[in-house]
Amino acid sequence: MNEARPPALDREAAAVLIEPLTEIVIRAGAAILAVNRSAMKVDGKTDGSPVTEADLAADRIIAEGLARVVPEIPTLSEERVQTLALPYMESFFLIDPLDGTKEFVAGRNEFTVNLALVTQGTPLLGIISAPALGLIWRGIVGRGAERLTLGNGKPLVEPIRTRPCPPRGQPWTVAVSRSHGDARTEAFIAARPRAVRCELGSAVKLGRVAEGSVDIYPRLSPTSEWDIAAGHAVVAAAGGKITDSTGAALQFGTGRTGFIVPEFIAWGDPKAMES
Ligand SMILES: Nc1ncnc2c1ncn2[C@@H]1O[C@H](COP(=O)(O)O)[C@@H](OP(=O)(O)O)[C@H]1O
Ligand SMILES: [Mg+2]
Repeated sequence: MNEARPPALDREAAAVLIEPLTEIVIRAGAAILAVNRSAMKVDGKTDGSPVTEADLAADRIIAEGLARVVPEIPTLSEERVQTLALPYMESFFLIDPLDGTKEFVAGRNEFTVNLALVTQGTPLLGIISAPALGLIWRGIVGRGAERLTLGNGKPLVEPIRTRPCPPRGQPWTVAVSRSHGDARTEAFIAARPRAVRCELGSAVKLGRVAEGSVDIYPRLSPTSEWDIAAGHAVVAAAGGKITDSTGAALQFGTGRTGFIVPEFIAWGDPKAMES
């Protein structure tokens, strides 16, 4: 018997979806902002990371929204990993409903809603929303990226591009995690003197690479596929590249143990990989 396989969505299909997907992400962000952080309950997950009612509310809105807009495409969310049947070789949505939960719990504003459309193991479309900053970075690989600034009326939409990396020895700006430091990342930064460090929480770091306000974001310690899939698409759409430390491409949804990404480097300027 032939089982119906979910379709592989291409760039044109992604372009049709980007507005309704952005709307879903904006609604998820509003639900997060509606949670009273000083009164909410914070639970621990099995991996030791926190989860709150805001993570779950955002996850619910995204799941319902995707089921309405694109019911034929499978979804994988940080909060629902147990519902999976890997590998997904066609298209699927990869979601982190609240990335930077530690920042959120600590009362800081650097947390994001991340939504990626992955086709054949590579993120094709990405949306990173930072609701407390009123910013959204989004893009489709091969079609460009943009930053939306949300206000009371229509959002301000600006095209974005990564920037050329300064030559070695000149000051360069490196995004680093506010909450998760590690020795390998520090050694990478120390090997290129005159770094200006920019400490940020969540996938805001990948948004800043994509818009060209930082040069690079090395993370030579583990994260998960849902932490970086949306940013992977936005950075690539804006002219950058994400690789492992050998320069090899990353794969998503192919059944890696626990969806762990052992390391990555987000290069604003892919030419900087050669220096
Ligand atoms: N050892 C580890 N393994 C997997 N993911 C990790 C990790 N340490 C941190 N992370 C992930 O990194 C994200 C936070 O990154 P940052 O420090 O840049 O803000 C967290 O996402 P969540 O907040 O969605 O759980 C967390 O899951
Ligand atoms: Mg995360």
